[in-house]
Amino acid sequence: MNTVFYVMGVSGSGKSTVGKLIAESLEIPFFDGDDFHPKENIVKMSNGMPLNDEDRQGWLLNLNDLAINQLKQNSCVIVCSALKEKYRELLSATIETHVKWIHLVGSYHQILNRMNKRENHFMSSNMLQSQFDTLEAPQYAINVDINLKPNEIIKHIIKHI
Ligand SMILES: Nc1ncnc2c1ncn2[C@@H]1O[C@H](COP(=O)(O)OP(=O)(O)O)[C@@H](O)[C@H]1O
Ligand SMILES: O=C(O)[C@H](O)[C@@H](O)[C@H](O)[C@H](O)COP(=O)(O)O
Repeated sequence: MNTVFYVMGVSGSGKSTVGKLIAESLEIPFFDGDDFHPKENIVKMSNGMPLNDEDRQGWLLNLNDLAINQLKQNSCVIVCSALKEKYRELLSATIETHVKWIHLVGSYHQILNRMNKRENHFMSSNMLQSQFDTLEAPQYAINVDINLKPNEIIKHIIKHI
């Protein structure tokens, strides 16, 4: 059965890094949700302002469309923060049985440290607290400890999907 693997978590938790490796390992397409934000969202985040529900709505609907279209052909990996339950409902609308959630879990300090080392990224670490404040941990997900090395994370995920 074709599956959409949504790799979720707060900014800087390792979604892009891990998502690409899962896609490589399963030999399926990879999509970075950040590439689908409208320009206004990127400008807003670049100016240090967190997105609200309204800002995220159209973006989440577009990712849901992407997932639906991809599923017609293949499985795929889509990276998206997917912080709230209602966002995950939008992302999985009409394809619920084809969706698997992979949640990258780490502490504020660990992620802050990684974000401060990351260069050339529009998302400043000042917004990390709002990402944690917004996060509603999913009930059904493969939870991954981001303290593991990327190759260990992939092994854990492959074992559990
Ligand atoms: N498991 C890991 N161990 C060590 N560093 C990591 C790990 N996963 C990601 N990183 C690093 O942490 C930073 C944030 O990762 P990134 O994939 O950009 O996160 P996100 O896409 O969630 O914002 C990057 O500099 C990345 O190289
Ligand atoms: O819902 C949100 O608030 C955004 O999606 C936000 O999470 C942002 O797009 C990324 O987190 C920034 O990019 P990184 O996740 O790569 O830091």
